[in-house]
Amino acid sequence: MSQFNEGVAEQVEMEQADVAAMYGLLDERLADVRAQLAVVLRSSADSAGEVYAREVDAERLARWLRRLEGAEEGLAFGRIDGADGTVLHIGRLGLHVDDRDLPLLVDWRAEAARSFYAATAVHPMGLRRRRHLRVEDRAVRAVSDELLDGSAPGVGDIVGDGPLTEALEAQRTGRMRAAVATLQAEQDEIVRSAHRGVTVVQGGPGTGKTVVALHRAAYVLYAFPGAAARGVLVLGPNARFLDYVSRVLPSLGENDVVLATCAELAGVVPAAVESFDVAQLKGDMASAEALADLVRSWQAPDGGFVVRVGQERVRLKGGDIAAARRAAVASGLAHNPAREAFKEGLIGMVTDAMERGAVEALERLDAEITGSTGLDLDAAAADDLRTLGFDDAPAANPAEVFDADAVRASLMDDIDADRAVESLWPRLTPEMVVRALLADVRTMARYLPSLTDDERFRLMRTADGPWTDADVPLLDEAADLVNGPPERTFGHVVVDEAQELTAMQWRMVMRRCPAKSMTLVGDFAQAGPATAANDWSQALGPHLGSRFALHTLTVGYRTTQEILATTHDLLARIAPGQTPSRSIRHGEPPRSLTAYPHTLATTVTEELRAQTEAHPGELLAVICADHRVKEMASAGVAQWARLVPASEARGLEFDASVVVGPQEIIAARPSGERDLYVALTRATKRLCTIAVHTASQHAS
Ligand SMILES: Nc1ncnc2c1ncn2[C@@H]1O[C@H](COP(=O)(O)OP(=O)(O)OP(=O)(O)O)[C@@H](O)[C@H]1O
Repeated sequence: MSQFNEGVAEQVEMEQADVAAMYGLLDERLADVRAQLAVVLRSSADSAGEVYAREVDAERLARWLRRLEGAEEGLAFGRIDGADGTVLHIGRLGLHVDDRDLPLLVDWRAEAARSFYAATAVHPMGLRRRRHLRVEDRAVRAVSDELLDGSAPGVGDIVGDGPLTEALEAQRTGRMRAAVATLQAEQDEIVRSAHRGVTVVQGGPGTGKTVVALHRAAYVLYAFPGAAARGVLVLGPNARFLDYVSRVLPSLGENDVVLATCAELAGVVPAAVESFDVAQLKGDMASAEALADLVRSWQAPDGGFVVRVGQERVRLKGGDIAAARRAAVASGLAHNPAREAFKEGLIGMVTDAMERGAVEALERLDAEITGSTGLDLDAAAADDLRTLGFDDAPAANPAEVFDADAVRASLMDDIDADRAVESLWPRLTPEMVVRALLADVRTMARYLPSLTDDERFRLMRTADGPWTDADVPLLDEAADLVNGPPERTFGHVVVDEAQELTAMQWRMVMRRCPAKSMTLVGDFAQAGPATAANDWSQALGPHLGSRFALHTLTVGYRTTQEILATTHDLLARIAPGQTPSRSIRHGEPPRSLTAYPHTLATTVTEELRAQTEAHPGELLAVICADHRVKEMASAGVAQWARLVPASEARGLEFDASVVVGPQEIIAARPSGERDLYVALTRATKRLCTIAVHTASQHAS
């Protein structure tokens, strides 16, 4: 064994002793929490209060248990050695033997761990050395050091290939991995920023925006307990993407983050697709105004209010109805709860009117009978009230005779009274509102006056047709107008592929984050067809003004420089002025093949077979225009590769990709060139494009 290898083995062995102690402590903690949980679950609870307290306790312990279990893989991954000789190990969670000692392991999010990510040779932050550990199955497999104080490597310093290179060269699995051990300084600065408001992260494909977003979510949970208590939401563009990122947070020990698409948030299942220009029209802010105006039109338009009480019919004047409407609107409640306020107002007026009537009737009787003889006034008043429909009218004093509370309560439950309210202020459902707007051309003309006739015609839907993705935020808006804000809101919201959101979707997001603490990541050069904004100010301005901090990531970690270089012209067309990111990876130049429609399937499968043979075990993808998916599936592509429609490729990553029909991808959707840019930038190692020649190209 060479001296160098001996040095490595010795260091690995030393680290193994420390790491074994950490796992020993982790096991102790696990056993302890499991035992506590068992005790809580076995304990008896007699009252509802005790049952509740037991549930809260059990939930807290179960959460802690999941967190400990989540830290198992790669528990420790780093170590910092200070110039003063102090040593700290950095890992997925903090472990202390006892509070007086130095921690055995420091949580990567703790302030003490900051220099692990931020120190450089120029700014060593008091460090002599940064060490990375590769720990698998509880065993230390490798160590790798960076010396930060300018000193030459000495005994015990293992300077080798960086762990970042190792992480980037690892084969892809189809699921994103945490990058907690190798977060780069520009990424880490955003992840642990103290800024609690809205942080926007932009950058080209593969610059680590998703990495930053997910690690930021984990940091928020650790560092901002208020936001953590209210929950963290990660919003992604589709189920495929959410599946791709689903393992990252659990592997950071965070299991309580909600991952959702807009449709899931709104509880709607879209069952139809529609053209993108329609989706864009629906996504415009004008839809919000139209829905609000439409709902207002259902709030006491002209009409009378008459209710029968006993033998009597009580009619309210227009002025009274308007006053009840004003009060209900001023309550600031959503339509349905405000309807209750409106109804209470009307019924209060009816009751008052009846009370006044009763008093006047009694006074009139009193006056008529004054001076005459032999008549019992009390009995007369009681008779009078009886004719008004009140059977038990025992006393002569009208205030006592007329039980206003009872009358009010019985009117609130009265079906006829409710029907009369319904004609002025009907109960609504979100679906009714959206249908009413989009299924009738006259309603649209009235509430969407800024659209052309042609645009309104394209927006028309049948009253009972299935919902589409673009309907989701309209339904959510209507739910807010009709029933009030969503029950579930979050302390922090992370939005990935945020360039995809329409104005109406942004409103959905804002509604779910009252504190406006958010991390939004995206790239407008990759925007899909429903996006109307060109930059963050346009997208966020209507919702947040300029209250967001913008960061730009510049280094690409996915796509090789060779692949990126072939997209420069395309990028200049789709995002003029955007500086291309610079990749730290290098590889083979991309290859281009051509095929005719009838040879395409064979060309693709031959290419996949050749790649699989040359690079066994790698994750391959075939990305094609959506209309080619069926044909590719029939050709048996799934045997070798993931088959991905270009419309769903955003955010995904593969070792190699075969992009079929670049021109078809461009032609398929209004965002075609941006879709192609996305498709071309998914591979970490190799890209092959297969152009499909049309018959006319063939002839020429
Ligand atoms: N610091 C890092 N350490 C290890 N891997 C990293 C790091 N930063 C980024 N990566 C890797 O680079 C790849 C691209 O990262 P990510 O998906 O976050 O980029 P992105 O900017 O969101 O890309 P896109 O715009 O295409 O969605 C991923 O494999 C990710 O794990």
